[in-house]
Amino acid sequence: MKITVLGCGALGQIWLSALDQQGHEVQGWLRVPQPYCSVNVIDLNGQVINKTYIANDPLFLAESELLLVTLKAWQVSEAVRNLQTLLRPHCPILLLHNGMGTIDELKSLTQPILQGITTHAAKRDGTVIIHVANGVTHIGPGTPESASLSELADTLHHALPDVAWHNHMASTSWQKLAVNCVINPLTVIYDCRNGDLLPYRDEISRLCDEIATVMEREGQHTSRDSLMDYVFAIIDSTAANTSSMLQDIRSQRRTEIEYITGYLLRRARAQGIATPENSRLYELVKRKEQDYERERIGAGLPGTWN
Ligand SMILES: NC(=O)C1=CN([C@@H]2O[C@H](COP(=O)(O)OP(=O)(O)OC[C@H]3O[C@@H](n4cnc5c(N)ncnc54)[C@H](OP(=O)(O)O)[C@@H]3O)[C@@H](O)[C@H]2O)C=CC1
Ligand SMILES: CC(C)(CO)C(=O)C(=O)O
Repeated sequence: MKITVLGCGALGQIWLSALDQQGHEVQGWLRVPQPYCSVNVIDLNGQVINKTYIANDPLFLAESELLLVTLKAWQVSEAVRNLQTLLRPHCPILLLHNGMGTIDELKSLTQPILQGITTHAAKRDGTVIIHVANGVTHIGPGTPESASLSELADTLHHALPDVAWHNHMASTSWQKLAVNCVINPLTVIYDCRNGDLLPYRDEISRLCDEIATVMEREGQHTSRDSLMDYVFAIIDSTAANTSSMLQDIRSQRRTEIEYITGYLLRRARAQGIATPENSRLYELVKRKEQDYERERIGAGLPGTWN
């Protein structure tokens, strides 16, 4: 298959090299256009992969049979919209990111959109991307036109297993959102690894109570207790992780809070549900972001996202 990977960061590089090794024709798409992109990955076996792929070639893009989007949630809609007219009208677009809400922003697109979430873990270390942990990538239709594209899961599974197809992604997406609403902001507030959240059981219970209420109203069958079991299982299995939100805060980058807790709060507001605990965490994370943004501008540096 001919595949363009939009966003050549941690996940993007893992996918570029995996798809290439499986015999697919790939290109990367960079924010600042360049003719080539470098992939430097240390895979799960400790093998070093150094490769160069073509990048930002509009002809390749026009012939692509898949646009795989591995951007942060807040980067997605503008970047995809910019490429929309260069893509074939039926080229599937697979959005692979944490958080929810990007599909709503891309409703006007003619191309079929798929959504995906992953439990693979990859991190940047200087100029190298380390594939830290194997995982499962769950994909499914984001728009009705993509409901028939389940064979994509097989293609992707052969490149970077496991990939699972879901006819209905809502349940998987909401479960993941719930986990991110709890673990990500709490690790920022307490400046700790995921595993260090164990003592905050009461706070986690209050968060899960609100999240379960919103999820129930959104048609998801769940409860505070089942969400808590799931959150604590993830805290346990990712105990040594620094959450992606804490990594962003420590590097003074924009976080994905608007698409994680922000999405939950928007749905809660639409349903008339009060979410004081989640709102408090949202405000605390936003304040941290704004503080360092103000510092940057005060120091005469350009803002990172305004
Ligand atoms: N890494 C991981 O282990 C996991 C990540 N995720 C999720 O996957 C998503 C991607 O994460 P990750 O790969 O870590 O993120 P990265 O920040 O490593 O990758 C994003 C890349 O996209 C580039 N980019 C930004 N804007 C554009 C644009 N307009 N056009 C082209 N490229 C652009 C960035 O470049 P630049 O820096 O130059 O702007 C960066 O290289 C996130 O939602 C994350 O939460 C989920 C599970 C695991
Ligand atoms: C599941 C979790 C919390 C793992 O660290 C994650 O998805 C993240 O850090 O964004």
